[in-house]
Amino acid sequence: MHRSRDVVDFPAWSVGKVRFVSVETPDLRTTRAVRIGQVPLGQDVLPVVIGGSAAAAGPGGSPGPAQDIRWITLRGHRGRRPAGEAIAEARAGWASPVLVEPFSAADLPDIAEQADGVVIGAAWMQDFRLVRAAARLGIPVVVQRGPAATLEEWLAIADYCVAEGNDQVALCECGSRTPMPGGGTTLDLAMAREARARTGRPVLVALGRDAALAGAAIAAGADGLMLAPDAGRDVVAAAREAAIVVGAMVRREDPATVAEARGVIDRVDAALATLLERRAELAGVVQRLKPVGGFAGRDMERERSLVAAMARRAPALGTDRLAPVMNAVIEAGLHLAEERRARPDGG
Ligand SMILES: C=C(O[C@@H]1C=C(C(=O)O)C=C[C@H]1O)C(=O)O
Repeated sequence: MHRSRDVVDFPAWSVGKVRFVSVETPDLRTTRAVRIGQVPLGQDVLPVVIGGSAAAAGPGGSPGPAQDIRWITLRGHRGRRPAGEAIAEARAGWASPVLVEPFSAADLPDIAEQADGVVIGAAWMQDFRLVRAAARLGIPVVVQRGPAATLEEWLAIADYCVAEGNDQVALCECGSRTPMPGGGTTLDLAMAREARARTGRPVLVALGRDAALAGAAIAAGADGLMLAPDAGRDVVAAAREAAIVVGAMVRREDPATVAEARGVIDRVDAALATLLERRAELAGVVQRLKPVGGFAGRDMERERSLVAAMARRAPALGTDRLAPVMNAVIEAGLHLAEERRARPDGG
């Protein structure tokens, strides 16, 4: 159950009666989580990263910290290469799940035997016979939205799968018809969000070879980011980082075990580290610009007022608990600035 935390009344000591509105997304939980192999989609966990070339994996082809699932498309083979061969190649040295997009129904038996899920490619979305046959495999189905499909048309494809007795359906927004330079797409994040809210199914967002909108997709509530099968290591890493850092800001996770709670804490710490590093840099800029910088130019009134402002967003911690934390943060920044100033190259 959600705890209602998105709107918090200021305690009485606050200035005025302003309301603090959180950026957290209030509807994180999907009701129909789907499992691709061992990897859950749409549960109260970190959004998954799907795709990227084998080169983006860790040593020995193991899933590095970056990818959770690989996927391949058989579309380019146009039925000339046996599906089983292509899937076996994708699986070689890869322990994690593999999703496969068929070129045609002829690929389906091999997919059923060797893959962890089947992708209905955007271009094939309204091939109802392929959709039905894919759903009948009994493995999870990822339904990509066709570039001109409306929300209703897209969701109808999920219903076709259910009608074939397969409820393990995830949706994937792939963008509309205008391609973007660099391989990105004109993503309809509003549609992705609505699809998720309406169906309770996990929704992935396809980014191609450009992770620029990864954070936006996560903020819109995506359960996973789907990259081009050949997306490089940097794109995979950028998608993973957005999932962690933006996810920590906007996802209201509700962990049930020590391991889950520690996982969420690790992601919040990743976001904190990113912000602390940026803060230290900015504090360093102020030291260089002030007439008297460093510890000698310390401004306790400014420090008190920034702690008070922070306490409005951290009412449970409050001023008294935040003050020593921020004192340590500020002093770390001042030490760094003084150390850099002392170096012959000025840092
Ligand atoms: C950055 C400044 O210098 C010092 C460091 C501060 C900080 O890290 O926020 C705040 C006040 C000063 O003691 C500043 O004056 O704004």
